[in-house]
Amino acid sequence: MKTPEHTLLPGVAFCAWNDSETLARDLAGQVADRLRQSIETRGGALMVVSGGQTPVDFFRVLSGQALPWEKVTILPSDERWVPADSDQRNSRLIRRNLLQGAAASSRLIDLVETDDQSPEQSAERASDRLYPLHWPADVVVLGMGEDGHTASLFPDAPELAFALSADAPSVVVTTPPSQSTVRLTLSARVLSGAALTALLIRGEGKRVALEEAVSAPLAIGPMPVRYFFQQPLRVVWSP
Ligand SMILES: O=C1O[C@H](COP(=O)(O)O)[C@@H](O)[C@H](O)[C@H]1O
Repeated sequence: MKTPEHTLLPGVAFCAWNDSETLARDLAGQVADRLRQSIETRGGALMVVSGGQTPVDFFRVLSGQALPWEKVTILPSDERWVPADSDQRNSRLIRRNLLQGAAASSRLIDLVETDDQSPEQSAERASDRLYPLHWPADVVVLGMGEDGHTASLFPDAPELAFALSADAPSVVVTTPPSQSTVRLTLSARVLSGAALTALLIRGEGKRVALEEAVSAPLAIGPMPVRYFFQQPLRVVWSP
């Protein structure tokens, strides 16, 4: 560990690691413990994980954890509206890095299905698939961009206020002008309240962005990640 864990804001803990591998081992251990507890108490576990490049080491370590993976349901926090075989698909990254070995027996629910005709149809159908799941999720592992977006809750998305509202469906289409593709995102409502919520970030740029986010935690719009500072959150960082 590089720094002892300390509190950034009430309920928001921060821990910096020397390297991504050590961070991944620690976080994977905590996540696996939480999933195990849920499986023991209610027979299954629900985990939401971010896409992007940051969680790859974490996914590989987590996939090696001894768990009854067939009882674990996994959801991407968000998705890009791109063809199923595109490298930009978060679900593809999760399949390739997390659903490996024993973890291949877990169930991954895609936000986009091949016969969906539009992002809006994907969001509606995915919301229906998510409805019968056991909410809140047991574990949510979020990522963050240097602009303060998390999942596909982008500062410039016209749909941001709706996606953050209590009335939002489980899955919302977002169209941030800053991005090259239309996005689908779990709404803040369904990303909230997990027994363990972690924010996994790497690199100096994201550390600076985190400092900025923490400096004005109530102004959510300019940095949507701030929404998750209102609940217990464990922020983990490595270079
Ligand atoms: O667009 C996205 O960005 C964030 C961060 O991605 P990273 O590649 O910088 O780790 C990610 O958490 C989100 O799921 C993804 O769709």
